[in-house]
Amino acid sequence: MPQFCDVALPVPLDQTFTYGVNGLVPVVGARVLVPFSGQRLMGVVVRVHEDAPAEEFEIKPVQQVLDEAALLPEELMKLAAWIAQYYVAPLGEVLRGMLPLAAEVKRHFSYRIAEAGRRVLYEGAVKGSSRRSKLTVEEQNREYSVLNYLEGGEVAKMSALRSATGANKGLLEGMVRKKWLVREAVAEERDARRLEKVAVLVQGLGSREEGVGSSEQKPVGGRLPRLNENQLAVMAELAAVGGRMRVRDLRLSLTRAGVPESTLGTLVKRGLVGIEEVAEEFHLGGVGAEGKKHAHEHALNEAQMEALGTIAAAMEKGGFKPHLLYGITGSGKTSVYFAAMQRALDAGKSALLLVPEIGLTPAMAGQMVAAFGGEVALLHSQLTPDERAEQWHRIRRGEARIVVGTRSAVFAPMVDLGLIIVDEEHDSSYKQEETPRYHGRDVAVMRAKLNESVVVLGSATPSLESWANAEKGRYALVEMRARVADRPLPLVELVDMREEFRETGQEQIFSRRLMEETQATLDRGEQVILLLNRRGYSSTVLCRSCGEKIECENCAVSMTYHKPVSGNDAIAQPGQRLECHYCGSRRSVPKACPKCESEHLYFLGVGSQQGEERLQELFPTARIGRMDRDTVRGRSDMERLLARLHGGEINLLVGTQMIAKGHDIHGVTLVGVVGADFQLGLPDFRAAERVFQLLTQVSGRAGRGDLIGKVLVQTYHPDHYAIQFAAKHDYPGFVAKEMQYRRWMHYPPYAVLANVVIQSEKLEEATGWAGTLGRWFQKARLDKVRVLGPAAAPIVRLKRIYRYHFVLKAERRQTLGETLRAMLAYAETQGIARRNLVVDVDAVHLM
Ligand SMILES: Nc1ncnc2c1ncn2[C@@H]1O[C@H](COP(=O)(O)OP(=O)(O)OP(=O)(O)O)[C@@H](O)[C@H]1O
Ligand SMILES: [Zn+2]
Repeated sequence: MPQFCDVALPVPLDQTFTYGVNGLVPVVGARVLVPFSGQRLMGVVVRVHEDAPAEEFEIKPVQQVLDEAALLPEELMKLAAWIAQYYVAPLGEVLRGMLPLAAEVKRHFSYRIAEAGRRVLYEGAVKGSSRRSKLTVEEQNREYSVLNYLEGGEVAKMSALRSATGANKGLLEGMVRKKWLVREAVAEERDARRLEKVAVLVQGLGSREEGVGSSEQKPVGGRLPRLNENQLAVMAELAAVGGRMRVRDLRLSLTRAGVPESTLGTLVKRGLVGIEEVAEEFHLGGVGAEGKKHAHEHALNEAQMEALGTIAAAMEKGGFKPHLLYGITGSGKTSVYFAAMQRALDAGKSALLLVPEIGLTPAMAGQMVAAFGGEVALLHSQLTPDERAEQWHRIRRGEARIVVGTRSAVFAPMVDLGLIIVDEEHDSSYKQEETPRYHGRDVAVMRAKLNESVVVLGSATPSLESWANAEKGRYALVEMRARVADRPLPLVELVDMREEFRETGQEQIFSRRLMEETQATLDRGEQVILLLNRRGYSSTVLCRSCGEKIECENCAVSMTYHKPVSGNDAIAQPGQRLECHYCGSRRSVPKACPKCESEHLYFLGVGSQQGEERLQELFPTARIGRMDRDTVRGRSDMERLLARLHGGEINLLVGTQMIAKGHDIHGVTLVGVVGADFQLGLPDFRAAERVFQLLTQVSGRAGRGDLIGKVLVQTYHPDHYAIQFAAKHDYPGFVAKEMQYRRWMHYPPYAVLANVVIQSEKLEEATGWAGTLGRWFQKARLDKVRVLGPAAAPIVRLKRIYRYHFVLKAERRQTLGETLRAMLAYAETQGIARRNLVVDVDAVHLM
């Protein structure tokens, strides 16, 4: 009988840990609770064996086995091992991300009285005391309270039991051993349509949304009573998003701003804020777009049929087969996804669809639910741990055979997986920016490989990595080069902002050309979308006297100015703030420069909030909406905004890159792009690719209905190839040029790359360690790996942590992996803790 098991624990150490099985003998893939440096941790068993560890380690026993059978199927265990190897990440941390079941361990211990317990209770009541017990009188009394509490026979959660009786866990476990109690793991069945609480500003405060302030409890006189600073902050927060916000989101942002939780309660008591309960759900049928057909209701056109044919043939044939579906914007990729997923279901298999962010494209999930009904499970970041666990089990039991989810849904425990689709495969949100730093798209491909199934990566602007794989023949290329129903792509016109300045003599946000076209489009009763890819009012506050920028206390970045919500004098102060878009910290707007005390502060860089304000002045009759992180906090905000767009209630939408994401609004005929090219100046080898993608995607929002669209791109770099090719809708032209640059510079896809960040709260530590590793890299004389650095990271201080980095480039992945591991081993000998080293393989952002 095996004596030991190796357990992967969620700690930043690249190893597993051996425990004694203590007669419990868990299976590989089961969760166990084990002692680890004074704590109790949940881990996953990766090996069961009889090899006693060589050295004189004290082998501790497993405390508890949580699963009888393997919770993770072998396929996912293999995938985890691959991720740990490929991304140089601790296996335990990979597995933790795969198993969204932490909630179960903490919450789901419940107790029920057993027959023996009932007897004891009865005897105790008759005789007054129990026989032979090692327990103190007090403890015995506690036991009786527990039995009393449970006497009715219902199951009680441990937490409830403890607070009602004062019993601790040890006492309860003792009672289980005596068979007085039964411990159960109860998963509560929940209504899939959960109610969620929404905070509503009661008084009509002149906010942009209608329907606010309809409640009965208006404070008298219509003037706000005196409120303290915290209360004002809550009111401002609510007003800033149009007067309604999910309580969950509100709490989050208040905590970030340092406002105590009780403040909201006080405002509710005073009748200034109301709480409503609304059903949280996707509006089935794609956000109020009445009369519009669902993607699965169209008869596929020729190009779609051909694409489906290729994918379906691969599914029929069986085996691993990756595809790159390059279909231009509006070519109808969604309908192909549906049809292919239907084929998978028909063949008795399940299908997984990954999307960048469900909240930003609710129509996609809504349409999936409309098409596949109860077969669908949705996995996304807004689920609570309990809900996530519940969905996980539904999928694992084979009840949900269609799964739609964001990045981590790639680990969904699908039964008989037949097809994985990665929509918008180029989207950078597929890369996880914390350990394990995996790329959801690449993991999807690997998973399909392990499963011998079909995978489809879809995009109008495929990543260079995927394109290179298609060129090499590793992925089958499936193309859809025309829009559905012979709709033309929009005409793109560049507006040279340098010339605009020469001619008008002043720096304007919107060019004359853009204003003219916007007016004409609105006059024709059509809709306009304007991309202004920064949120807030001004992105920088600069002192004109000393040149100092106001930076975040925690991060080496300028703070963004957010203006108070207009028409709302009473709460003007808290709404006005400087905010760090990296760590979320806020401060009031200083009257004078913090450094030289000059009062000449200058607000630079136009954000979407300012854009909206200017548009309101320029087009006073336009019905303007704004879409950015400040107005869209959750899915319901997005749905509401999209519904107003579809319904024509909004005819001019300004927003950040959120507006470029897959929306299908037929009335939009003009798209304006303002300042999207500032990114070209960033120190990032993917800058051109990003600008090209953004321009192409946002242009793709124009002319999706019956009328042809037009795009105006304001730029200071009209000759840059990313802009030129985007204007011509020439993706192949762009990639050809960009590939050359990547080849010359030894960047992906012509090399594999890793970013290594050395981080510490102490500057001397960060620089010292960077030097230590730099010397090691030099001495190691790696001839197959190029090492750039050490250098200060582009953002040298982030959330109070100093950051230095190296960029490693290698021709072969194996060489890169070996070098990284050797570096980690050396770092350990130098006393550099693993948590101070971030290893980011295939880094997407080098910031
Ligand atoms: N065969 C068809 N005939 C007519 N309309 C179709 C057909 N297939 C899809 N459509 C419609 O065409 C529009 C665009 O489709 P879809 O949103 O799938 O495009 P897409 O390829 O995903 O574009 P993007 O990359 O811009 O998101 C939708 O309104 C869809 O309902
Ligand atoms: Zn910050």
